[in-house]
Amino acid sequence: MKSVLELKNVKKKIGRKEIIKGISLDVQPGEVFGFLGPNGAGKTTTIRMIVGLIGITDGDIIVDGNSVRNNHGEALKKIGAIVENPEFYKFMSGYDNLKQYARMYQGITKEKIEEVVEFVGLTKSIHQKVKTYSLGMRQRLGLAQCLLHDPKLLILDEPTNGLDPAGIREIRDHLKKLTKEKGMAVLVSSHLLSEMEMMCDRFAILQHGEIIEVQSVHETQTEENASTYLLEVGNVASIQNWIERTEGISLEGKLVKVEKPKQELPDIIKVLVEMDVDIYTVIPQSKTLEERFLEKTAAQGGY
Ligand SMILES: Nc1ncnc2c1ncn2[C@@H]1O[C@H](COP(=O)(O)OP(=O)(O)OP(=O)(O)O)[C@@H](O)[C@H]1O
Repeated sequence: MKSVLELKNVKKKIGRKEIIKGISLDVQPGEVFGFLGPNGAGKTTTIRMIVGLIGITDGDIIVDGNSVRNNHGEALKKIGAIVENPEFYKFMSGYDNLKQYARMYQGITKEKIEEVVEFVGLTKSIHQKVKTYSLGMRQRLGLAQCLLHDPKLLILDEPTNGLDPAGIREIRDHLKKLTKEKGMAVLVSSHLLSEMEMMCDRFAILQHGEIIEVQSVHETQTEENASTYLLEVGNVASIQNWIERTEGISLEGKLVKVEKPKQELPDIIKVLVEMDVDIYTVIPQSKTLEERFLEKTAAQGGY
């Protein structure tokens, strides 16, 4: 499939400091891709390069086949973005704000405006002045605004900042609809792993201007990654000694906890059977994304 967004060894120097040190990645249609990293990791700087707010020092960014370096105008037409807080005319209605914005593009019809307003759930309040809107409503208006020109790529920098759990869920549902139903590609940034896990299909972990790992949220949750198993057995008391003697085996309540790679599990089960222990269930414990993430970043010198 043709990528909607491609970063090819992108670098950014500001003064003498190399802030982005060669980032490469691709985002596919229908995918929510996340940038995860602590403050200062380089998320905003990378996003600002993608949307053309700052120049690219080296490498290139391709949006739907258009180079941001060489064909900036075409590349930008394919992007809808909320990078800084969207600015609105507070004394105008939401609708008039959208109409105003639509003038910057060609061919945005009244119907299109109504369609995006309905999509973000603002139909009832779209004719009220923006100054009466809550933060969540402004966020929705911002989203409506960047969908007006039917972008192939939607970019949201820290979209959940300041939102309550219901607002966060709303954003997540919108992103799902846009990607899975309309085939749009979405790039979101956040410093919260839990949000990445909820919103994204894949995410890149950024640290000190580099990608240290790209993870698929689905993969990290499969049983294949399990290295801890809980065994429900018949008579725990009879194997107490064996549990104490054996490395990687412990008790968790009445369950036997086995912390070993999957390929060693059959041998453990054989030993138990030979000791005449009844095994009722084997429960794989997938490592949570959080655990995998902490392992990864610790290996890289801490998050
Ligand atoms: N104009 C600039 N001049 C000098 N340094 C800059 C400039 N812009 C960004 N930086 C530095 O680049 C690094 C990356 O900043 P960036 O804002 O991209 O991080 P971030 O991951 O988006 O973090 P945050 O969530 O805080 O925005 C930081 O160390 C920052 O101090």
